[in-house]
Amino acid sequence: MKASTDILIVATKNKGKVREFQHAFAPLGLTVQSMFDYPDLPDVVEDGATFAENAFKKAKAVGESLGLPVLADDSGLCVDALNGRPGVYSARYAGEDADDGDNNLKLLSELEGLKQGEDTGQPLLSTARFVCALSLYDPATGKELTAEGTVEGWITSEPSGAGGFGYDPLFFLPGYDKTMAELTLEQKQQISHRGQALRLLTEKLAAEQ
Ligand SMILES: O=P(O)(O)OP(=O)(O)OP(=O)(O)OC[C@H]1O[C@@H](n2cnc3c(O)ncnc32)[C@H](O)[C@@H]1O
Ligand SMILES: [Mg+2]
Repeated sequence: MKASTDILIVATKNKGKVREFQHAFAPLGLTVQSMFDYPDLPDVVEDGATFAENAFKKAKAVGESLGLPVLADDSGLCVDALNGRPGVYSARYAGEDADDGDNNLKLLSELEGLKQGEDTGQPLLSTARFVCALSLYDPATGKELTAEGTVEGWITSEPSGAGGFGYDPLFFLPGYDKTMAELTLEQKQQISHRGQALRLLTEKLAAEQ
């Protein structure tokens, strides 16, 4: 399976993801298009039980609509103190129209609740991981390639950093002494769930050639 020669279509409406995919694929000479370039396509209902199911749903629906190979990303944050929530509900954690700020506030309020009113004075609230599932679907062959990546960290009660998107300001990486939002695009790609999934997918694609 081969993506089209110089354009890669990614089935996402998330500007933060688009930025990261553009950064990752530019060195390969690929221009990334997203759902902002195809505004008339219907939304895909993300009702799968897993990140991989949702990624496949997005890639297949958009790939079949366009008749071209499509990459999709379904990702989210799994917090141990919340038994893995928000997980596949990460984008709509604080409600259907929630933005990143709403979701971050909701996360902090849920973790505050778990402290049962007792302030421990600890800025790190729970271990957590970001998960990213990628699906590359080719409607011409019906073949799918998948890859998943994860990165471990802690939720901090002190948001920091203006980079990245989503929950990045609350995701602290002890090894770097920084939140994900304090990393450059380059550094985030080296360690993130998305960067890892992308490297795995690229290896799988190369093995198919
Ligand atoms: O479905 P698309 O259109 O791709 O865009 P989305 O924002 O709805 O994306 P998801 O359904 O995959 O939901 C993932 C949510 O998890 C969060 N998330 C995913 N990757 C992240 C990252 O690298 N850094 C911070 N938060 C991330 C972010 O808030 C997203 O809204
Ligand atoms: Mg989504």
